[in-house]
Amino acid sequence: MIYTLTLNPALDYVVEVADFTEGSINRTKNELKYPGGKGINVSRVLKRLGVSSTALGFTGGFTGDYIENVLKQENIDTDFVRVNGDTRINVKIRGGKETEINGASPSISEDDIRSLESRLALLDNEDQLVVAGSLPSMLPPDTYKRLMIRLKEKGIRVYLDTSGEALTKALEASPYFVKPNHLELAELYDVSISSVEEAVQYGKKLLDDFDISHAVISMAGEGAVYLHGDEAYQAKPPERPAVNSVGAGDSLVAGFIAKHLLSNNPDEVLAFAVSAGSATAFSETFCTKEEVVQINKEIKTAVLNE
Ligand SMILES: Nc1ncnc2c1ncn2[C@@H]1O[C@H](COP(=O)(O)OP(=O)(O)O)[C@@H](O)[C@H]1O
Ligand SMILES: O=P(O)(O)OC[C@H]1O[C@](O)(COP(=O)(O)O)[C@@H](O)[C@@H]1O
Repeated sequence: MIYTLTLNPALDYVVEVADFTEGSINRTKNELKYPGGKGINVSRVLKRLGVSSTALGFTGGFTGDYIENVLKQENIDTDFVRVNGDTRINVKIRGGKETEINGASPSISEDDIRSLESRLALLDNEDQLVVAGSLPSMLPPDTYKRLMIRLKEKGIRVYLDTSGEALTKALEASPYFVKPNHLELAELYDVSISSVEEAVQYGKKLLDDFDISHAVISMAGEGAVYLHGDEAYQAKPPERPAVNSVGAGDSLVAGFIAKHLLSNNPDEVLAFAVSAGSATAFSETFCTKEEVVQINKEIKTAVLNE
């Protein structure tokens, strides 16, 4: 079974404003609300791609109820730990440029953590876990690392997608797969990454430094590169105006997992992952399977090995 872990979920509230003006009253042209948080997004896109998963993490209050209800309607299993406060609301403003205001997590108690640990203790070596998104600010930055070490001891594959200090620490637990975007990878090594060659160079370093099997470095409209052992692959999506970048990275992770379950062909796996990311970037909300399959036909791939 695949599990996703979202310690800091959100109700994503996307507002479209014709001409967003700071410091004045703006009226919305269009509004969308949906469950958010990276692991939850991965569960939702996996479902669209025909793969079942169970969503784990912390939810609370009316916003937590909303998330659980939508997942239930979509036939996604959940086993969240209920916390006292309200799950945060993340505001995404589409008005010319995209602006995001991500909220803070409700308080997480020691008991909440223990409840989460006992749910994770039920996983066995047949299971795979996607650990994704930010950590609630009151939790120590090595929280993912601590959880991952125990999971790894049981032979559970961990797919990791987080950023900042949580990423730096979690890498020390050697996940099976990691997906930083090129900016997160650059931050990790305190360098600047603007080309595919640089992404490959630091992506390979990431595999070596942290003993990781698979890494995908996503590069927004440029697609992504995939590093596995000594091999490097690139996939580039068709050029089209992006409508929505929220959840594109999560869709890429879901696409990678869905194809990796079925295929050992790295070229094919990366192409499908990038198709899922780009299908979301090209649509109002999340990609559908039909859109992913269609874009997959237009993806350009290359093997970058010497
Ligand atoms: N402007 C875009 N055009 C086409 N595809 C995009 C665009 N932005 C994102 N994507 C797709 O989504 C994937 C993840 O996007 P990226 O911005 O790199 O990740 P994240 O959302 O994690 O920051 C990319 O690899 C690509 O497939
Ligand atoms: O946990 P964080 O880093 O605050 O991110 C949460 C936000 O990221 C998202 O999961 C989208 O992530 P991506 O755009 O990276 O795919 C939103 O749904 C959510 O609001």
